Amino acid sequence: MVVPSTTSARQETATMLLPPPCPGGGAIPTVDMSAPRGRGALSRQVARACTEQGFFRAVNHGVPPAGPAARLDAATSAFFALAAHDKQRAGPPSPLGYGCRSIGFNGDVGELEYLLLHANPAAVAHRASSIDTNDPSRFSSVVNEYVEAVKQLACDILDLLGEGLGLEDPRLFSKLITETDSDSLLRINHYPPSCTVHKLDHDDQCKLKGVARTKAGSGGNPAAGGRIGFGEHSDPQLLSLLRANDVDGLQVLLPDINGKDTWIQVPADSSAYFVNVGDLLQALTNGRLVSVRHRVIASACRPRLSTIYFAAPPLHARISALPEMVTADSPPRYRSFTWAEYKTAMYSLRLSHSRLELFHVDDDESGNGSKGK
Ligand SMILES: C=C1C[C@]23C[C@@]1(O)CC[C@H]2[C@@]12CC[C@H](O)[C@@](C)(C(=O)O1)[C@H]2[C@@H]3C(=O)O
Ligand SMILES: O=C(O)CCC(=O)C(=O)O
Ligand SMILES: [Fe+2]
Repeated sequence: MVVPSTTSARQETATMLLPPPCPGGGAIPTVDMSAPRGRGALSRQVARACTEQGFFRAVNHGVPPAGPAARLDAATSAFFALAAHDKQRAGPPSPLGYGCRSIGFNGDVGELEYLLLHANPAAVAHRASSIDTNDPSRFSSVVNEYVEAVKQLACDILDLLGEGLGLEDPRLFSKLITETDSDSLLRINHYPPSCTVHKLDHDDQCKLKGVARTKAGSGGNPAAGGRIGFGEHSDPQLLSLLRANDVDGLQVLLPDINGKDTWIQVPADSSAYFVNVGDLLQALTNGRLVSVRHRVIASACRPRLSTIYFAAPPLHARISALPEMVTADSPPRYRSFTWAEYKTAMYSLRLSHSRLELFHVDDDESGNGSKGK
């Protein structure tokens, strides 16, 4: 799994502090997956990053940039370059398929278009016929090849996490995503450039007039005046692996040195994977890991292309705090639920909703009111 590093010298440090992009900005850990200090140190580093930030940058991860990743980027870029009516054949999103601006079913919008695919080969083959009408089987094989590579990386990371947390069965997390009926997704987001001339093209492409902007003057926030590409949210699944081109835009909400939550800009790194803890890992670890809130501000003059693999269990998988995460001082925080139940709740809610709170044992009766709506 280890390939020669194509990254810059600064990435070779095990943990790196990014220059603060805004006053009080925090730190994004970088994890060198080639384990220069051995597997034990690597597993502790992964567990620490997932516990403290719920987010890290994985470098030397073993997914070669020139292979499946480059082929997927070429295939999806070709799709996004099609005329609007050709792309609409793969939409509207159900939630799977092609979507433009509209996210989910509850009124969320962003300055993007996307493809959302179920990551299993049969589902990919079914969708491919409306995405690449000339050569659907080529599109399917490009997606499947990428999914295999990124799924292997997700399993490696989940196993390291299981080891770093000292789980009785360190492979428990990865087993959830290798089940044949796992519900993992692949999402490809395309954010058009924000320069006026391109922006007009995009309005025409989407045939929609809604505009998503942040309010100006939002307290020195780096989003001030920027366009919301993808609004604030946590990912609902176990773990998300994001790879993007060299265009900035991703931001994560992390505590600064005074403990105050601050939006941190994540500098683009097309050779890295950005790894997010999702809601299900937060629930399984009884809140020891925290699903990180993140968003995309799309204000670059070049298009941003990002591909995210959402590692999920099968629909019937039951999610309850692992016994080793429950102690007298730390009783179960969330009631047990299946992934299917969680998905039903999530699709009835807005993107920014703190949906795991609905399953909080103390909130069982009342829900979480208007929190996050
Ligand atoms: C508004 C929504 C879109 C979303 C489903 C939801 O109701 C709330 C969660 C959203 C999210 C965020 C992460 C992923 O991009 C996604 C595919 C997911 O699993 O949850 C999206 C959903 C979506 O776009 O369908
Ligand atoms: O497109 C990106 O860079 C991130 C999008 C995202 O967070 C998501 O699709 O869940
Ligand atoms: Fe996300």
